[in-house]
Amino acid sequence: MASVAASPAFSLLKSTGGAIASSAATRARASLLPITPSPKSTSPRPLGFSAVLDSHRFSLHVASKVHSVRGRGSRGVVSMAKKSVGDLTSADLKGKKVFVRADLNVPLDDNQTITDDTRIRAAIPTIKYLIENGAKVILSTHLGRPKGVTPKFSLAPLVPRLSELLGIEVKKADDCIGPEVESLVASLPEGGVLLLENVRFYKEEEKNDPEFAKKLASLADLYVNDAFGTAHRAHASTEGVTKFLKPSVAGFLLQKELDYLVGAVSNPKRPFAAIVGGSKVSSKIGVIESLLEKCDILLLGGGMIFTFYKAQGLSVGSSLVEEDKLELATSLLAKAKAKGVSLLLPTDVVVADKFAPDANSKVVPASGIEDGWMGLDIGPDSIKTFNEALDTTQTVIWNGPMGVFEMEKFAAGTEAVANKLAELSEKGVTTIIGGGDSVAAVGKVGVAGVMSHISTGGGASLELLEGKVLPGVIALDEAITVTV
Ligand SMILES: Nc1ncnc2c1ncn2[C@@H]1O[C@H](COP(=O)(O)OP(=O)(O)O)[C@@H](O)[C@H]1O
Ligand SMILES: O=C(OP(=O)(O)O)[C@H](O)COP(=O)(O)O
Repeated sequence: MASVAASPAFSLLKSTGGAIASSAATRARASLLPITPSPKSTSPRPLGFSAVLDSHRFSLHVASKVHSVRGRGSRGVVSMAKKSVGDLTSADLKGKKVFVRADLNVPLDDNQTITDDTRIRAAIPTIKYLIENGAKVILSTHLGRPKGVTPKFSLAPLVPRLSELLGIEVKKADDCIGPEVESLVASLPEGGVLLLENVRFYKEEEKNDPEFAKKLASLADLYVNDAFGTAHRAHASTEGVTKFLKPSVAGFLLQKELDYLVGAVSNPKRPFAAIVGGSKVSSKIGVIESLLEKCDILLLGGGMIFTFYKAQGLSVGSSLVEEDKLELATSLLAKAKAKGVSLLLPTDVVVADKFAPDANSKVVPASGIEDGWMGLDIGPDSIKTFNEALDTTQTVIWNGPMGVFEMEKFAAGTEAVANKLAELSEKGVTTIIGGGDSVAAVGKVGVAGVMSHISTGGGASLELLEGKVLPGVIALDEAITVTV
């Protein structure tokens, strides 16, 4: 294992810039997302000022350019917390029309059957809380990337599953604004749910058109954003509506995502390891740079490692390499060393003679990749060393597969990481799966249920891990601002 530095780091938190790496494709997601919304106090409270002070329910965390350094003591910063739906009591909610923006962008097959309902299940706690407190829920989401009204992107296939999970009959509107929607809202009973049609059927949604946002907002009395997967988009239903609806608060899912992806990562139980994989270093620069500020151990896998190998003078055959990122790779290695982060690159790899499931393959040391061969997975020695490093940790975050896990021959490294994290999670280690293909891998291995947190947002989680501000979060009402 090429250990750039052996001693753990204890770095200050600070914001990082970095490239955007938003994987836009809707991916298959793990089928067993653990949903554990924080239990809510039912005692009446003034809105807002509760969250930071009474617990860590929603204590820290907006992905702002500055994060809290609570407990780290070296730098005074501002900690912003957002109001949570849990701060709203039945006195606030009973009979009120609540516009809930969820991310129900689930994959559908050719028969319009939902193939993974993770995002629907993830939205349930917030909706249930609202209906149990007598609110009238106006539920909004996008599905896919339609250009105008497109029947195959209608939300009709979502209604039966939503109804089943909520235990009530969910009504659906054929539009998301206009007189017909208004009359359906008017007839909505307390505890009822009306699903608006795909909000992206209007181009004004993605343009964050203020008039369109105003029309959406006019349907309701207050706003809950629970659409973590879309929180990195400044759209009318995620950002624009907050200008017209007060209060505008975070739902339980959004809160949980922030608690883990910002809270647990910014203030981790140590040692804290980050595992970063995926195809290209260019898509993960921001994440690597940001995590280097926070973690003690950084494990790298996936296609990106070959750029690091080449930067160190190794032959990489026909492996994926980004020639224009060689200097960057060198500087990331130097940065890890300077910060005392133990950066581990795989010492052996599985190479193939073509990019195909039936390719010939063999295991070679990192220094032994011949011309005509490409590295498609990490090798068994690397798995062993990664496992030993992970055994020392208390917090682990994982983003990106270790190899081409979609092909069975090159899935062992990714599956080994998934299994190791499951084992650690069961021993009490905090395990966070940061969205995207790693979520699909965890689902494939069947260990999603034991992880501490599995993000429902690919692009959103990456942006958050890079330290970027999510427009859908920043627009929400603040609970309190603390200068430490
Ligand atoms: N050695 C490799 N060579 C080529 N592609 C790889 C390699 N290792 C992993 N990949 C591919 O990387 C893709 C995931 O990359 P990326 O989108 O960056 O990760 P994520 O979706 O987790 O953010 C997967 O489709 C996987 O097949
Ligand atoms: O699936 C989504 O993002 P993801 O694929 O990055 O997880 C979200 O629903 C956002 O969709 P978008 O990338 O079309 O804005």
